[in-house]
Amino acid sequence: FFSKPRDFSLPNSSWGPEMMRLYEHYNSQCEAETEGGGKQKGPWRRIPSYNRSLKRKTSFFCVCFSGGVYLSKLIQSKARLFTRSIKEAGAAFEYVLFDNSDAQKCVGILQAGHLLEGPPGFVHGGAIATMIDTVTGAHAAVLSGPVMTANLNINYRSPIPLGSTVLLESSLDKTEGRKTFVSCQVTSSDGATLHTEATALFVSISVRKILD
Ligand SMILES: CCCCCCCCCCCCCC(=O)SCCNC(=O)CCNC(=O)[C@H](O)C(C)(C)COP(=O)(O)OP(=O)(O)OC[C@H]1O[C@@H](n2cnc3c(N)ncnc32)[C@H](O)[C@@H]1OP(=O)(O)O
Repeated sequence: FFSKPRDFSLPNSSWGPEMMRLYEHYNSQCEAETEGGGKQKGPWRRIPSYNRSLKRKTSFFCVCFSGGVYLSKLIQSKARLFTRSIKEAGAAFEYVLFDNSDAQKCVGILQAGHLLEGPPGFVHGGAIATMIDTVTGAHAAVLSGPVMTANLNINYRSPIPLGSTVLLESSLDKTEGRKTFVSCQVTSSDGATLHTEATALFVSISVRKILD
């Protein structure tokens, strides 16, 4: 009945050498060695990623919606996280997010698959926007709890070749009451090419209000 959900942020056979190199770079900083040779938390934390959020939040929703009608409707729905809904490994969004709470930064490593084509040979602007929303949204959620994207401003500077691996770096600009402002840069994996720049505003929300 209860199979373990798949964590999509772990490497799979479609990940190329650049994706693996960047993954290892951040993943190796999720644990640090103590002076005594033991292990302790490092500066970065990998954020796990599942294709269904409600299934994993059953107990929370049970508490919120004790009536049960809404709960069963949601559980039986076929809802899937958009970026994790294409089954073929490597075909669309292959990505992993890491968060650094001290530096108030979050990075996403994306390998853009063949189904994300926009202009011939390059990644679709909407797919890039999706990934910016995903990285900055996860960052804002880590910083501020449940949030919705209120504003997303994007400047596309140079196209992203299909199949390439890029780095998305999100930084906190400021928080003001319910508002969390972040900026994001998308660069080539060696940092030499700036592909995209964005700013985003996330507004804290009550989850109950949204589902009602
Ligand atoms: C560990 C965590 C892991 C997480 C993994 C997750 C991965 C996946 C991540 C995927 C992530 C995907 C995420 C997605 O895709 S979220 C989906 C896309 N977003 C939406 O559909 C949101 C639609 N909009 C709304 O629902 C409401 O408008 C919201 C909730 C945003 C605010 O309505 P609400 O009634 O609650 O608040 P308010 O209107 O009193 O406004 C409050 C304040 O905000 C200011 N304001 C509002 N709008 C704007 C604006 N456009 N520009 C500038 N400012 C704006 C406003 O002036 C006010 O400021 P102040 O007067 O107080 O100073």
